[in-house]
Amino acid sequence: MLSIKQLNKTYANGVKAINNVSLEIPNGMFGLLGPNGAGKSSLMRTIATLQDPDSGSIHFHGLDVLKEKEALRRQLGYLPQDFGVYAKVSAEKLLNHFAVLKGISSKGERKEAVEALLHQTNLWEARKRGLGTYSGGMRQRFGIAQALLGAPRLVIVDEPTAGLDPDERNRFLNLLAKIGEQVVVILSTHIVEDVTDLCPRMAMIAKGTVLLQGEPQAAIDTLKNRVWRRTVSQDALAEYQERFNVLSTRLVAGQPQINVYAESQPDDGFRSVEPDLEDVYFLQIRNAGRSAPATSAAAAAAPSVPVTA
Ligand SMILES: Nc1ncnc2c1ncn2[C@@H]1O[C@H](COP(=O)(O)OP(=O)(O)OP(=O)(O)O)[C@@H](O)[C@H]1O
Repeated sequence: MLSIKQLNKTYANGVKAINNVSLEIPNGMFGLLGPNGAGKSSLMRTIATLQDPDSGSIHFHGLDVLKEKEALRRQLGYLPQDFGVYAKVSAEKLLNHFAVLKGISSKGERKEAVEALLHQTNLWEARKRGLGTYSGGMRQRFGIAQALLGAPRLVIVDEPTAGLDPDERNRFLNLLAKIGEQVVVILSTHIVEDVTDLCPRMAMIAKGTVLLQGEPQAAIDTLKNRVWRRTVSQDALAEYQERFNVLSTRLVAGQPQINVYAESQPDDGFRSVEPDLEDVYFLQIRNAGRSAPATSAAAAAAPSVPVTA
């Protein structure tokens, strides 16, 4: 459906933000997961035809995106990372204005589309309020409403859940999930749960490079019986980090709990745990970091997870 081949982009300051990226993205939700600075926004902007790559190709349903930008834009809904609104204008008015810009010229058609989207995004009651009075979650729902104007076949949402409280995040993800299976939805995020909760397919990206792409569950399965957990004291944490391939550390009731990647039980204090996408993500990011000098023997010994098809 959306086919990206050997895409490259180096900015004038020498940063290679997109490094030979190839992705095959079918209909449905596709998660693009990576840390800050991974190149997600650069890739999203390039797909949205807002900037040109140095080389490579993008095709959408047979359309050559880089050559036929206008044609792609007519099928595109885009919610950028920083979505500014006019604080004093109401959601209803601004959405109507966006509908004009999208080319919905009939007044009746516009009214129908705007009302349907305000209902769909649960903003109907608040439609007369100035957007400056909206919460972060409401603003993001407004953002998705404008992205859905004109029934796009390709929807791109860039880090939409950052900063939302759990309720608003759920509401937003439910909304995305309902958009339908007949369109391509690319969700760019650094929040692993967004992808776990929502995406049947995904890619992980760091330093502009695709580390892994495929089905989340297939990637998780590669870590079966290889993730171990134990609680350690604050004093011992540094030593564990030195000795073992620590994927993640989280505090549980004030004590560090570590997840470690190992072929067999690292020591008696560890118990085996079911791996999840976060373990996959941390292992991938860690391995990607090893292109820089490794910080410990354990890190240097970390094997890479096979890339799923
Ligand atoms: N216009 C630009 N000029 C120069 N460097 C840029 C430009 N835009 C992004 N970069 C750099 O390119 C790299 C990738 O940035 P990008 O914003 O695409 O990543 P990201 O994964 O979206 O990260 P974030 O979540 O922090 O926005 C970063 O090192 C960033 O500093």
